Order: sequence, then structure tokens, then C-alpha cells
Amino acid sequence: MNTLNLHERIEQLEQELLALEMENHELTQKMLKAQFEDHKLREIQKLAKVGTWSLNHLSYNLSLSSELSMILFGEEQVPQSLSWDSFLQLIGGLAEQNIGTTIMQEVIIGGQQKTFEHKMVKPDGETLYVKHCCETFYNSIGQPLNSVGLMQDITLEKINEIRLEQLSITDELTGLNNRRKTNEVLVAQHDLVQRYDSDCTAILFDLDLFKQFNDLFGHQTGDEVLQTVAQKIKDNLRSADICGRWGGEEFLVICQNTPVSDATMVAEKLRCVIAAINLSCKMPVTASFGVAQFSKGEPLQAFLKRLDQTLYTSKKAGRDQVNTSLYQA
Ligand SMILES: Nc1nc2c(ncn2[C@@H]2O[C@H](COP(=O)(O)OP(=O)(O)OP(=O)(O)O)[C@@H](O)[C@H]2O)c(=O)[nH]1
Repeated sequence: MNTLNLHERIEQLEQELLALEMENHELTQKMLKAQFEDHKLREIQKLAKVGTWSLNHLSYNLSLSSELSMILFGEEQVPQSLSWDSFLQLIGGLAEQNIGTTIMQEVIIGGQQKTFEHKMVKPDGETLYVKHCCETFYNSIGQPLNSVGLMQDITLEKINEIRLEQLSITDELTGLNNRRKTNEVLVAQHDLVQRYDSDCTAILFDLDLFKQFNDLFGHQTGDEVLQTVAQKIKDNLRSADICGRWGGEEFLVICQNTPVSDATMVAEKLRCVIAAINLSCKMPVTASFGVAQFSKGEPLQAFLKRLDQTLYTSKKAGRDQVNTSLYQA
């Protein structure tokens, strides 16, 4: 090779090197961009508390994204490998007939995309609420290839929602059900009786001469009397009985699956419990009761009127007593 050719060859190689360097630079830029995008995606997933899983239908191999592992296991407890069955077990948690497991199995078999919310119990015993979306993908001859799922941890939002829901149905002063919730239960029980002719009885009671507590000791003492009475009622009712604050110093107890004879005994017990309360203001507290059983064919408004009149009978007859009304069609 003469000097001229050698010179040309060097120039050619230099140009090729430059082109390679440019290509390399471009590739590095692309890689950095991809890494940045990947990092961004992970950060977004972390922020949104979202993770993914995928199940290969041929190997039955399950893989979880690191974000999902974090959501399910936290930093320290990520297992080396997780089988599909253990994953389902985890999703199903301790709850029987867990909707999460059921729907996931449906998607695995049926393939349709589904989005649903469910509750699960983490290995550390903590309750987790998740929004879950999963789908199965098929090859051209309809064989399932893989199923993928996206899970979002919505525990905080759910807990706030539950708290708000609880607040909206609770009487602030006494912690009992408020009138709205009590009325809801009343309507539902009335409907059940109309449909099944079941036994359900309501007890309405009103504290006697309650105005005196406010007048003699102040509103604050009046409030404390209402709270003490509410607590006593809670302590002395079955968990199936529903109790609510119906008005100022008026309470309503709904005893499901209870005929009027049994509910009258409940009312008598509550009357005694209230009369035995020892208030710090030393004034006795009593209540007057009306008891009535729902009847098939009786409209709710008519029933409430009958119940109210029965309570009024107790007031008129001297207070601190229980009166029962029997339905006459
Ligand atoms: N402290 C307090 N008082 C309340 C509350 N709601 C209603 N009241 C009071 O309860 C009193 C009810 O008075 P009345 O309707 O005259 O009845 P009563 O004094 O209990 O007399 P009888 O029902 O006839 O035995 C009123 O003074 C109301 O202001 C409350 O949340 N806190």
C-alpha cells in the first residue's frame, strides 16, 4: 500500500470511527432515556401504589413487579418465589369466599378483562384494600398465553371512605346510629315483614322530664345524661338489636326476629337499667316506653303513629313504664 492509499485508508477509518462514536452516543442517549423513563415509571407506580403480576400459562410461572412485592410483603418479607396457588391464597386471605380470588380465577379461565375492588389480609396480618384489574391474552388459535394483573393499594382511601360512611350514620353525641340510619333500618325491616311476615318489634322510649336536667344543671349535664343512657342501652342489648337516637331525648330500638312479648321484656329490662343509673347530679333518670310489633299489611307511617301513641300512653299514665300495642287490622 503506497503512502497515498494509506492516508486515504486512515481517513476512511477515522470517518468510520466517528460514525461509530456518534452511533454509540445516540445509543447511550437512548439507553439513558429508557432508564430515566423506567425510573419515572417506577416512581409513578410507587406514588400511585400500583404493582403488576403476570402468569405464564405454559410454565405456570408467576412474576410480581417489585412494586407489587412491596405492596404485598413490605421491604423485608418478599419470598424468593411465589406459586400461583400461594398467590391466590394470599389474595383470598382469611376471608371466606373472597371476591378477589373468585374473580381472578374467572379471568384465568374465561379471559375477559375485569376490574374489581377487594380486601385481603397481608402475611403480617394487616388489612389491605386493593383495586385490581386483570386480563388473559391468547395466541391465534385461542390458547391462553399469559394473564396479567394490575393492583393498586387503595387502603388509605378505603379507610377514609369507611370513616366518612361511619360518620354519616352516627349520632355525634351518643355514638348510636343517627336518625337517618335508624330510619333506613326501620324501612328495611318493615319491607322484610311485608315480604316474609317475620317477627320484628320496635321499642320507642323517651327520657322523662328531661328538660329539668338542662334547666337545673345546664345543657352540658343534659348531654352527659344522654351519653350515659346511650352507653347503658348499648351494654344491655344483643348485637343483633339496632339502636338509634330518634330525636333529642328519644331512642328507638329495633329487635329483629323478636315477637312483641320478648321485646316487651327487653323494654322492661332497659327501663330498669335506666332507672338504676346513678348520676353525679344525683337526680334520678327514668324513661317511658312504647313497644309495637310490625304487622304485615300495616303501612310504616301507621305503624310509627301506633308506636308513638303507645309511648304517649306510658307518659300519660305516670312515666317510667312500658306499654305495648297490639295491632288491630
Ligand atoms: N342537653 C341536651 N338536651 C336536649 C338535646 N336534645 C333535646 N334536648 C332537650 O330535651 C328536652 C325535652 O323536653 P320535653 O320535650 O319538654 O320533654 P321532657 O322534659 O323530657 O318531658 P316528658 O317527655 O313529658 O317526660 C328539651 O328541653 C330539649 O331542649 C340534646 O342533645 N342535649
